[in-house]
Amino acid sequence: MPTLRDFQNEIEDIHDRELTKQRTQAIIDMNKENKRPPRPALAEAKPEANSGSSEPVADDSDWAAMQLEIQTLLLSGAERDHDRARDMLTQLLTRTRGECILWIGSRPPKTKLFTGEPLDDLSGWSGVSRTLEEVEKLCRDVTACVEEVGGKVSVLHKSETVQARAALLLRLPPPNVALTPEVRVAVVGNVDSGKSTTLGVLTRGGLDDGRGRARVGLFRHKHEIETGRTSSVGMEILGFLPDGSPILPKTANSMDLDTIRREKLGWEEISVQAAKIVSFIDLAGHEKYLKTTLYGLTSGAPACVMLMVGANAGLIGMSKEHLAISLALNVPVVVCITKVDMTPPNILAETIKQVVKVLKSPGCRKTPVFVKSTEMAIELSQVFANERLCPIFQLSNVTGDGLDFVRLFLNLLPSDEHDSSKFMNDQPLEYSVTDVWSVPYVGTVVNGILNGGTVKTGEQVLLGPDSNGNYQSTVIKSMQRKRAPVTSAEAGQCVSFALKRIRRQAVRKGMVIVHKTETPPRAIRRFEGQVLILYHNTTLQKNYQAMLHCGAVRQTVRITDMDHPQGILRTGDRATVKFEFISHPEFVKEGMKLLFREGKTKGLGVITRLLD
Ligand SMILES: Nc1nc2c(ncn2[C@@H]2O[C@H](COP(=O)(O)OP(=O)(O)OP(=O)(O)O)[C@@H](O)[C@H]2O)c(=O)[nH]1
Repeated sequence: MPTLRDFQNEIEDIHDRELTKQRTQAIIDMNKENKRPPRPALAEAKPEANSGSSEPVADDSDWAAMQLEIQTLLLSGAERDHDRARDMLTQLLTRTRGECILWIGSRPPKTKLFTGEPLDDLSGWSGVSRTLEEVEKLCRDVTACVEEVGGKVSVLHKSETVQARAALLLRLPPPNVALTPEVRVAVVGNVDSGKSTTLGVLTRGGLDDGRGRARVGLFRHKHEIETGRTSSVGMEILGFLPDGSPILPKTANSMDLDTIRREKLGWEEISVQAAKIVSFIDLAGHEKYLKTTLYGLTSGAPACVMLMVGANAGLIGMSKEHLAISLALNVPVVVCITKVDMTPPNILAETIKQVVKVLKSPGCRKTPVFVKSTEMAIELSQVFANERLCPIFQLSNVTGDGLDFVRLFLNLLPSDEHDSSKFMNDQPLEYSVTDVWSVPYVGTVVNGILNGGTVKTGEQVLLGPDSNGNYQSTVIKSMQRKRAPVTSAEAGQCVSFALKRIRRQAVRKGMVIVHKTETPPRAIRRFEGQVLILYHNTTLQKNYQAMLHCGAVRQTVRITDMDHPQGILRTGDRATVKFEFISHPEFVKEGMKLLFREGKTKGLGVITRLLD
């Protein structure tokens, strides 16, 4: 029987095929109009970073060689070589959009590092072995070179044991807020697993008292403060400076509740200083709010999911459901075991055993890696998503144990905004609305994600489809990114728009904004999808209704037909199914991933054909 993994691979194939088809079409259209596809953002944004170097930018295979050459040049000590090394470092930074990790000396094999094997024998080490003096000289010289071009260097890790080696974080401050890299992290887990508390501690500094002090100020509703239970999708941001340090309020260590509430750092303040922003989507743990949590997971396009597990409670209740959904959506998962301070060692050991067992089970097929050193946190942050590794952090929000590794890991997580398999810069504008408000003196404001294309303030756009499948014309009056004003945005970014002459009631989550064209996009009521039933306790037939999540679209659908011989679907069955939106047509496309749910029933799939 084909596994979930095989089905996910199939979905990815369909998704990639559709993307390639759409991209080819966009290039053909651009050629027809004699337009060139847009250049990558950094090349436009940082001309100064590229100046002084006439070398073409190296491709991935040259990466390690380039790092080694920089070191050789710097060790030679000649002034000409220093200039050349600086130019190469600038190239490295340009290629990596202003942020990269430079390894000095030889590196232990990842397999040994991740399995915690002793590193004392040198078999399997890569790179060139250096003396401690050489490592120190290189750290100084690289810092000098990067500072000459306006960047900052921070020493992430330095070790003299076995082999002298160091890892440096090289970062250029972004030229403006519109280009600050952002990493979206969805935080899930059971009620009371410590989601809001961990976010409070990470973003506000200071520690928790074990009675909910750190989560003060994170709640959005009165009933949340009273019950201590998150019910909505909360957003928090953590900014990192070019030197790698987190941006925290001055009162980070205050013990006074009122001061913590009052002295919260504004998002705008964080975004203008930050060289990197990690935005957390704080999702509710209670079963009652699963629909909201699912919406946050599908519409927020997170780069990874942080699954919180209370060490005292283990993987219970909704946490298993959250893990299953994250895996089904193919989002990389990081596990944080909280409350290690208050958990007796035998219970902690049981929780660890259970987490490892679940992660290794055939349904997950992940390799758990316990993060126990800075070197592991650095290496994992770069590779965990592609290698089916699941980093596990053990932390306490009360004593602060393990939090440094989490911060370091988050600081280094690569942004997926420029991942062309997810977002398409070379495509026409496609922005999906995930939130809508009415702001006094501003009007209707929407928040959402640019799935494709670029957009500027003042541009004429279409918003829709409405309940009749029509699109209405509007203008983007102003734009904000993490509450800081910007004038343009590109694919992969999460931004908010103030819309001209649009009533709040006319906007629905899941609508899209596209550039004005003669023929507006189609509004779809019926479509066909390939699905896999992940769970159903009996059988699923024609006319079955469930809540469908597809990007920012969330609506009840009805199954109108299926190609299964018996006309019924059971757990583990795969079929081509025809769906119909119950209340109004939506903007959906071939290749989009879908998830439907009703009670415990869950199905996963991909849209293969639009039927209207
Ligand atoms: N001792 C100890 N207590 C903690 C730790 N982390 C969180 N807590 C406490 O656990 C309780 C629940 O934490 P929350 O952050 O509200 O849990 P949650 O997962 O956000 O819960 P929901 O919002 O309902 O989904 C609070 O009283 C915290 O003070 C920890 O590391 N150690």
